[in-house]
Amino acid sequence: MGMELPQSFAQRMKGQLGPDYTRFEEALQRPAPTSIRLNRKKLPGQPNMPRIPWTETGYYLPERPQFTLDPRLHAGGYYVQEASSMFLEQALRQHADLGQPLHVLDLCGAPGGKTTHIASLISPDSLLVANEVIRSRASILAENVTKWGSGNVVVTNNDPRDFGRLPEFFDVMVVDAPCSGEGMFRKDPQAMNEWSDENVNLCAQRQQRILMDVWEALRPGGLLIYSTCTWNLAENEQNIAWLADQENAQPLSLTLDPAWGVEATSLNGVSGYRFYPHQVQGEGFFLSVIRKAGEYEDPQQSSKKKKYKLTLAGKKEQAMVNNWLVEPDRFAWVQYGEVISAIPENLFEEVDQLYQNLYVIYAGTEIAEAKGKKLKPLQALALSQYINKAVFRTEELNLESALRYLRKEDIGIGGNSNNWILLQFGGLPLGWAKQVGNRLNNYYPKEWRIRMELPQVLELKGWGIKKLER
Ligand SMILES: C[S@@+](CC[C@H](N)C(=O)[O-])C[C@H]1O[C@@H](n2cnc3c(N)ncnc32)[C@H](O)[C@@H]1O
Repeated sequence: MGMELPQSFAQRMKGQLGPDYTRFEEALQRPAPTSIRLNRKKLPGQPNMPRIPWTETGYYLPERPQFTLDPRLHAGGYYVQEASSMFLEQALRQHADLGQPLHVLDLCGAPGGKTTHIASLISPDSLLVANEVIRSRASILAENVTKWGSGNVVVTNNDPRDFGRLPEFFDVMVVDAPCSGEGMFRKDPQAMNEWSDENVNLCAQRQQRILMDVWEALRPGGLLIYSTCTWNLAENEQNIAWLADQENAQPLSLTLDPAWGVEATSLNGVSGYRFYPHQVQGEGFFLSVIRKAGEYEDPQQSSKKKKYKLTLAGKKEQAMVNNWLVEPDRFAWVQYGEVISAIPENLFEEVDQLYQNLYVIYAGTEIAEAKGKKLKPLQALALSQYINKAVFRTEELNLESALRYLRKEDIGIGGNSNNWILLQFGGLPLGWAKQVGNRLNNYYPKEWRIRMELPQVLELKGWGIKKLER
């Protein structure tokens, strides 16, 4: 039996879609497609899967595998993401100068689908601030950012209004707002149970507040990309038309390939892009782009000597970890307590400013813990796109050993040394182990470990890895 849609939602959608409504309702009864977005820095090959047409790195899978049992996911090789939301790429490619060093804010970031996507599109000397207001969700965001391994992302845990402390700081802002979730009904029945006309209005008001709270932090001429996973007008083009009118912002439109099936809408000159399940292979989604009025002028540099919150690591410590990343000269090596991190050198001032004004929970790449003369390599280094593998002993694991390692079990790999070992699966680093005599200590982060039991038959579907029996 199919799902029973809330009556007033069905009524409104009939009005919105006209004769297409029947096809829409039928599509909602079908299973949602499964899709992933590849991390090209980690998995550069061409997979044999149909590509999602509005993004260069997204693919449809023929069925939903047990993702938890794929070490490549834990290694940050790809991200499981609904296809429509990858349309964000078009807004960035068509309206942002991606070759330039940009300051980008992803305001409602967790769990990190759009954050990791943006990180793959901007240049390495750009800065991405990935924020999430709910603490527990901010930790998941930091985990996914660490796995992606870009090194130029700062994860913050702030209320949108805190960004008022950074006037005109960002060139681009993505607000993927919390919404009534109409587009998620078929994937998440809970979204349908919580839906009501009243909740739509509350969401619309909250979205307006969020937009006003962060608007100050966008520089004149900067881009605001707004998205939701809902279809009603109140939470979508009405909000953006209201903002554009109030702030005299310029609405922008996107060029679409008609074959994509994306529906372009317009309200008071504001363009919106809607994704319906009967027209695209994806979930419900809406996106709109506006440009803040005015010309940007570089702020005058103050002649006063600056006081920094970040401290550089000592020369000795820097010398010890310097060759752990490729292109070490691109980074500033900072130390907080025992942890040494690498931050892109050109972003040092900006990252310091973020530390002064926001609650930063992760920045750059955590490289090592320094205890006296001893150095312990950290998980983020293993997953960094810039790790210099040549200076570490690496061991390739089979599927079963990789999954046991990710469960934080003891695994044997033979040999007898006293060294850090970088464990890999399919050439992708998973994390560290240390061999002490013939014992192997598993350093995989406890909070990240796989909790599910391993099934009798382990199998990796699709893209070229064979079935393995154990
Ligand atoms: C649609 S989800 C973001 C999904 C994410 N951008 C992605 O692509 O993976 C919206 C996020 O907004 C957060 N949120 C909830 N209330 C908020 C508020 N008042 N201000 C800002 N963010 C809020 C939620 O915790 C949630 O993580």
